[in-house]
Amino acid sequence: MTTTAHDNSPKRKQRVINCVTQLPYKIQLGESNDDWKISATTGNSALYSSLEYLQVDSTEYEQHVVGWTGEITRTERSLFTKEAKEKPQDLDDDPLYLTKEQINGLTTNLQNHMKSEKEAKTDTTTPTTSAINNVHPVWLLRKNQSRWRNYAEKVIWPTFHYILNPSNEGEQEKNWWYDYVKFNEAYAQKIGEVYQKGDIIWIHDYYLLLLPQLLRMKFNDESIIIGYFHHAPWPSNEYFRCLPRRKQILDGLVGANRICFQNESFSRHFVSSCKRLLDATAKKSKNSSDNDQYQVSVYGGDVLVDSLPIGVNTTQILKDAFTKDIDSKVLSIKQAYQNKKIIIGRDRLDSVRGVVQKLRAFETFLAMYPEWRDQVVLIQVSSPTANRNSPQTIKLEQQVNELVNSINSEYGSLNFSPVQHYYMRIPKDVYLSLLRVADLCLITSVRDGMNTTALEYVTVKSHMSNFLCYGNPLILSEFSGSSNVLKDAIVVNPWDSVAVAKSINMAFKLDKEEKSTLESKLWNEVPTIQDWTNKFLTSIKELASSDDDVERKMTPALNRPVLLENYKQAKRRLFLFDYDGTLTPIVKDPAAAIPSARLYTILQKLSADPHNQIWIISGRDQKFLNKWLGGKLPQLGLSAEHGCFMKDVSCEDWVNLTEKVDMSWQVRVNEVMEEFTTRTPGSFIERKKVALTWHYRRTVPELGEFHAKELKEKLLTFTDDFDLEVMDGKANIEVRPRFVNKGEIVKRLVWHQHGQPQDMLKGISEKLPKDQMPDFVLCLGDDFTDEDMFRQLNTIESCWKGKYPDEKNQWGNYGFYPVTVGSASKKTVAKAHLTDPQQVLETLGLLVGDVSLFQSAGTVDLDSRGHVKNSESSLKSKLASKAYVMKRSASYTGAKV
Ligand SMILES: O=P(O)(O)OC[C@H]1O[C@H](O[C@H]2O[C@H](CO)[C@@H](O)[C@H](O)[C@H]2O)[C@H](O)[C@@H](O)[C@@H]1O
Ligand SMILES: [Mg+2]
Repeated sequence: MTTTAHDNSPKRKQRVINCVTQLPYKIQLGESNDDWKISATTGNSALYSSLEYLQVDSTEYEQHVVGWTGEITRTERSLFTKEAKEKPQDLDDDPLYLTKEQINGLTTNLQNHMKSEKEAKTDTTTPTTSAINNVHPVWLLRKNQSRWRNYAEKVIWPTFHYILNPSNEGEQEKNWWYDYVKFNEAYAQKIGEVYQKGDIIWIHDYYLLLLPQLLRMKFNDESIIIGYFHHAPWPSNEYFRCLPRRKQILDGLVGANRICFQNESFSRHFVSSCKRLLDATAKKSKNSSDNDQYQVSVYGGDVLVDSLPIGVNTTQILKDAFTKDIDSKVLSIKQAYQNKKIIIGRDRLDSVRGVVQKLRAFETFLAMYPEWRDQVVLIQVSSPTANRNSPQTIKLEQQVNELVNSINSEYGSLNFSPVQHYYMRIPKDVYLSLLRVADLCLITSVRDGMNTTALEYVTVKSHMSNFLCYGNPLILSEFSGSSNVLKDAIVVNPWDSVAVAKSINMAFKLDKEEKSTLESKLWNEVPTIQDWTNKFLTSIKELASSDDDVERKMTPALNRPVLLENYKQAKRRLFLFDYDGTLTPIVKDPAAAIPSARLYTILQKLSADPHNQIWIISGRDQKFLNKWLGGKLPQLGLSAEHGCFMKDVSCEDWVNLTEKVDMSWQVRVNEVMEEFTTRTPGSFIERKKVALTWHYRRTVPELGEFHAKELKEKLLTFTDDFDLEVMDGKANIEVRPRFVNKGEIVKRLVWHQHGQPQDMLKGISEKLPKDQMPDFVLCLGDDFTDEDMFRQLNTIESCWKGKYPDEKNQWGNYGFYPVTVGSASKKTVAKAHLTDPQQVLETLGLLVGDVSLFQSAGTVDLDSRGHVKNSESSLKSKLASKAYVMKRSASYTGAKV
């Protein structure tokens, strides 16, 4: 623990919750589910070394790692049990029913694993501090465990690597998406168990794109700091926008305070996606590393977007690569290829790593430079991907094999094959030996975020090797993220075989001095993992502290599962909907903002339920509301011009609540508005029966805003004479009598016997028994004028607390949901927010059963198998699990069930 100079009491370390797709362990179950094996996984070496650094070496941070367990497999031995022999197990069919005790046991084992690793690495003279209790596995035990990968690997990953799949079957994509949402929900739930105020939450990569927003929904804590790092490439908007769920994905991500990419072009693409798809605006500047950074304003909140290339643990690599054991491995490889130049390549065998391009370039090289034939060997190690059995991978594998055979038969002999292809995962020591022995490393990926092999190669070559391969060159694809970092590598276009072939020839001809110059430049360009980790966390901390003095009140996202449950239980439901910007998106021309077919369907379904009363409370006039809503759905109640007029549910007549008001102000206000209309091209006046609205959405924005301010000031001078209200709307200035407002309508509708006709000219009675009034009120609005509705609901709620203290529902309230439509940071008295009209329709769709809870992310509690807690499927799964456990234990003891 650290202490300050003046204060001897131990200072609390900054806690970091690191959320990764998968814990760095592989879990295998043995003959019984209490017999397990935990081993380290391979892959993701850069990220895992950052976790290790925070775990072992960082004195400043206390790290907690949240991650999925990955697919839990059976050990080979367990597949030969009596049971397994009787009914051979397909791993996909393994139901993985683990009891609570087994899950707890495994969790403790994972904790201990991390602990013993840490103890092994820590200098024993330094006492260890707190108990290590910092691995928090996300359990998603289910048959077909690869289900959790489908959406990320089959939809997101290809798009992010510029691979467009043919549009897939809707039903399948929907199921994959729901699993993806659940995967993110499961993380949000786990973080809920771990999070303490003041923690930094750091989320990694494309499996967790929805998590930032989910966490905002979950924690009603404005100080929560969320950083997201995107390890993969981010494609141009032209590709990104092909994703059917593009908007949900961006909505999910912009819940973070900082979104960081591997390089500037990825962050630029991301910002342009936000601009195009979310109507965001962005201000560009430079960050402390002199990279472009953007302050992206979206839904009224701000997100910092920038880039910081990941690094590798250079110290550890050098330590591991120069051991006696590796010396002897290097020697034997050298002996096997005596007097030959060695090119090495190590890639995952997927379509973007460019193995095919590499082989074609090598073939061209041998064809173009006959003097090198018999003198050069390409050792290519291709590691299988998780999708090894997919048709695309099988096809790629065939293509690679054919190319290897054709090169070897064309340029090889009985005792020498110029391409040595190994389709396998190799252990770390073999990998390091290859890096050391190489005369050249060839990386021809056609797309990647950051190629750590390139960084590791340069690291190994920076050290004086025993075998004179110090500073040997690197050929690097310009499409690899690492080419932005290793600017002094020999950069090539992998699609141009001739150019790559020429570069290979040129690389072999470099003399010692040239190599040494190259090396000294490249070595300085390799980012270290320690630096990357510290820089990311420091800038997140700065972000948190820079906001300290700003008033930051965040409104949580609407908890939709609770809303749904409350809706189902309620008997007297009242819906109070604003129209523009709430049920329909804001558009340039007011006449064009008409209801969508989807909105009609939802309103139709909602109003068909006799327990529901639906009111549209709008600034629009009667004509518009009649034409587009009342005429088609007479069962709706309507209120026009911010409460000036009302039409009861299932009734045709309107009541004018301003009948007795002096309207002479309209002439004066109209005159002033006309003057401003002449001065402001593009502006116009919307003349309603009572209210007058001056619109400036279609003007030059700066001029419109400037004149709107001036107009407002001028109009305010009339307000005392006429008792008017001047309202600042969305690109409009509206004027109406002060005594009517949307809040007054809400008051009348809530203090009313549910389902009975309204007598609109009669006053309000506050003496009604509670069980005659609504027990569920969902009030939605986007604008300043809707705040009157929310305020009124809050007032009624406090009044009911005094009046009916014992008549609260199971959530400890009266079922009131005042919800603003806009960002979490918008100033409002509403209790929750939904981002835009699309989310509004999704939420209403959920209530009428048109939309699944998993259509978009929304803080659902899940059990350890990914079912909604206490749902029918969760209970079924529990029963099946019990029966399975009994059967298994009986089969061990030989008893019959
Ligand atoms: O209370 P609301 O139902 O939200 O109505 C408020 C005003 O909405 C309309 O104007 C706004 O929406 C237009 C269409 O999207 C947009 O072009 C305009 O810039 C916005 O101000 C409507 O024209 C007004 O009469 C309403 O009072
Ligand atoms: Mg509105």
